[in-house]
Amino acid sequence: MQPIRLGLVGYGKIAQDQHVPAILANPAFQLVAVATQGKPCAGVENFQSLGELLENGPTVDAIAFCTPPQGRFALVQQALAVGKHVLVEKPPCATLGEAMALVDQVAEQGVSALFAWHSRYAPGIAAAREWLASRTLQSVQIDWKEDVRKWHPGQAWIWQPGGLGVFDPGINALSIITHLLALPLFVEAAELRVPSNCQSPIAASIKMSDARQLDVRAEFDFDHGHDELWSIEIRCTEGVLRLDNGGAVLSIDGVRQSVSEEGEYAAVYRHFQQLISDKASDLDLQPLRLVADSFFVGSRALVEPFYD
Ligand SMILES: NC(=O)C1=CN([C@@H]2O[C@H](COP(=O)(O)OP(=O)(O)OC[C@H]3O[C@@H](n4cnc5c(N)ncnc54)[C@H](O)[C@@H]3O)[C@@H](O)[C@H]2O)C=CC1
Ligand SMILES: O=C1O[C@@H]([C@H](O)CO)[C@H](O)[C@H]1O
Repeated sequence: MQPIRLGLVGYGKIAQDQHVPAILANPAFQLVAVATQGKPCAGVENFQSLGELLENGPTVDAIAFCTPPQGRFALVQQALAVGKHVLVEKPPCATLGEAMALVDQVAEQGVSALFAWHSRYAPGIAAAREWLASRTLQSVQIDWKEDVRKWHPGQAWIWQPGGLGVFDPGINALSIITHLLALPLFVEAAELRVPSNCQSPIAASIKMSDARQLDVRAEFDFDHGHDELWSIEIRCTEGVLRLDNGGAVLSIDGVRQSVSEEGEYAAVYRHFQQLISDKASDLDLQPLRLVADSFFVGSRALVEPFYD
């Protein structure tokens, strides 16, 4: 079986930390070219732009996009237009409209595409989803707090329009909860705390619900310090389910459960490989819709300026 010849656009932090190691560890893929505006990727041909890669580079079957959300829409469109399968980092685009247009273009092109909500592949998520399927949910508390200086050092884009600010990590929690719950969530209220020198929030409080009036609260914080808090607690009639460490740890009524040993990005690329094999796609817009709705209904509070 020939490996899937893979291009990658945007060789930045997550590409270096997660994507390239996961690609190199999966024999179904062969990384053959990178297009990036920063430091080059060793061991493959490097190009300054996707256009140059497509025009002058080695043949690729699929392309992974690890650029910032702003501008990513045009890049993915360019790849789809020439029939490439695409894996798109979260959030898929800077706007909901762009992401919806990509869904339509994927269908028109008949290629495989994945909006890679990486937190859905955390080790504890599948077991959590199975346990919850037969339970009666009462309330959900989400606490998603980390240090932007650790996870996005020097990344100005995250504070600019389309960069989402604290929703860039917060959307990971939303991707988990929308994967765990049976019914769609609605944003009832939100407070976005925006530094006076930024265009996107550094913290947010969100109140959500579903058609059965489930009480879902989320607290996001991007200035939390180095000991991350990435937890979701779901209270049910039958007991309490808790996900910690971004979904890597699952506890039920305080008892830690056995979970998958596969890492998030190994599972992401295994899923992408299966989609290509099945001539299928996985393009969920729900997490991005909740972010958009939080921006629609959210009150704004200006807070002290942020300096990296
Ligand atoms: N930083 C993190 O811990 C994580 C980030 N992500 C997501 O991955 C995406 C990228 O984030 P980071 O890697 O942190 O950002 P980054 O700023 O470190 O990397 C972005 C890369 O894209 C390149 N780039 C920008 N525009 C380009 C273009 N038109 N053509 C080619 N290359 C271009 C830049 O040169 C840079 O190397 C974001 O959507 C983020 O939400 C996902 C998981 C974790
Ligand atoms: O997707 C993302 O994950 C976090 C962090 O890398 C792990 O939670 C990062 O802030 C965000 O871009």
